Amino acid sequence: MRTRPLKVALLGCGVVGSEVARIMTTHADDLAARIGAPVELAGVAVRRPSKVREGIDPDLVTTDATALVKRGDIDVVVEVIGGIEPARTLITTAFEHGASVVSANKALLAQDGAALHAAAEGNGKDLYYEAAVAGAIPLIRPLRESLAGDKVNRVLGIVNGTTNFILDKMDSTGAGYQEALDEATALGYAEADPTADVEAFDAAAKAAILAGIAFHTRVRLDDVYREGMTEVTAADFASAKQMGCTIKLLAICERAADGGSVTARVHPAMIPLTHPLASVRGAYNAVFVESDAAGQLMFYGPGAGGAPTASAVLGDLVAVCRNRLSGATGPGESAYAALPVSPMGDVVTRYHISLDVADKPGVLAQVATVFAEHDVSIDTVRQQGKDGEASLVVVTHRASDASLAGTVEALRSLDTVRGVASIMRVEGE
Ligand SMILES: NC(=O)c1ccc[n+]([C@@H]2O[C@H](COP(=O)([O-])OP(=O)(O)OC[C@H]3O[C@@H](n4cnc5c(N)ncnc54)[C@H](O)[C@@H]3O)[C@@H](O)[C@H]2O)c1
Ligand SMILES: N[C@@H](CCO)C(=O)O
Ligand code: NA
Repeated sequence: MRTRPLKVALLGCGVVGSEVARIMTTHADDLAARIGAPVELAGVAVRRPSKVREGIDPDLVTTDATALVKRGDIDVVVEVIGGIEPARTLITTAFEHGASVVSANKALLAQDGAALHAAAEGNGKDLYYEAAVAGAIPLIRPLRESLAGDKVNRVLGIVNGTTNFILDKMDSTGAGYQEALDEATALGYAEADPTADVEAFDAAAKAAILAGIAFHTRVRLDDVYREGMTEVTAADFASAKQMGCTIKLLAICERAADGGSVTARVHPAMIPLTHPLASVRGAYNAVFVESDAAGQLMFYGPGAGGAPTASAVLGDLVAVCRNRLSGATGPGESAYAALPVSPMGDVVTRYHISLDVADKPGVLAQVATVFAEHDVSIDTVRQQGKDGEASLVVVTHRASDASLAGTVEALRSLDTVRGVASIMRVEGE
């Protein structure tokens, strides 16, 4: 074993960073044996230096992250600050000064992944980010390496722990949205600004990263259709139950049937209680990958939290350190397929639409006609009367999102339709 240690700079010492530091210390001997050289925490960049950080030598702590990444003797920079800046500049500066980088920053990778990969490759360094998608679950590496000889057609799953925790609580205990979000935040699952979780920016960033790797195509955050989960109500859960379903926030990345384009989307969806994703509880994540030769694979595990996320960071750290010792780098960006990303209107799926209508003769026929005119075929209709008004729940067969949007617009203009209470896609059947 080499005796000279590999030097690691830790940027950020919050929920994830503090666990990375802890595991580096407690597992130091095993890590050294697995890598073939000791790894040494050479500096920890923080925002609040006065905070007591158990197990971290105060002499290592600095508020000058830029000086730390410019030192020149750092082998690996671990970026767990989050956000776009200063993380982006610190990562590119790290590459320029000879370090490889491990990051958990999905927001940054979804926005600037191509430029960061180019900076890594231009400097002959590694950029690893297993922790950025689905926390502890090995997903990036299986897609990038294990499935490199296969053709992935679909990636579908739950990739945000906070929103799964909230939806699960709302469904199973009837907890209110805010109460459940506060608990997820206290447990260290939520982003610094939890809007990123509940409005699905976080899941969209993960979908962009997954689609990019799965389809060997650049997919950015802006290419991903996004709907958050703040509008999901107890009534939606009740309606889902009547259909034998529950509601999950799903990320779905698909290759078109003709193979010529891809789509990526995140939104709440009803899924049957019999589907394996329906039983994913709390902050757990689960992702199905479908490919030509392998068929269907399922990845399941803790999707958020300090220690689980640190597990993925440490796995990357070991891989990058091994590469440093052997003078190699791991696989870089693979975007050769350059497939176009189609708009949401091209997506074909089923829909659950809840309408408030006048309870009088002919309304059902009127509503059915609007669906037929837009080429959206109805599977089931359920009607409940209430004081001269009625609630009509329509479930469709598969139709394009564009046709469904046209149907809803036309329904809204009917005098007998008082309102469209909710529209939810139905997946996993
Ligand atoms: N918490 C999770 O479950 C989880 C899971 C997967 C990925 N991530 C990602 O990991 C990253 C970190 O998340 P976290 O939950 O640990 O967040 P956090 O807010 O707990 O920690 C970030 C830390 O960085 C510090 N910081 C901010 N600016 C800094 C600067 N300029 N220099 C030094 N330190 C600075 C903050 O003070 C804070 O302590 C984010 O990119 C997040 O998306 C988090
Ligand atoms: N806020 C994220 C952290 C893990 O990426 C989540 O809840 O999934
Ligand atoms: Na992961």
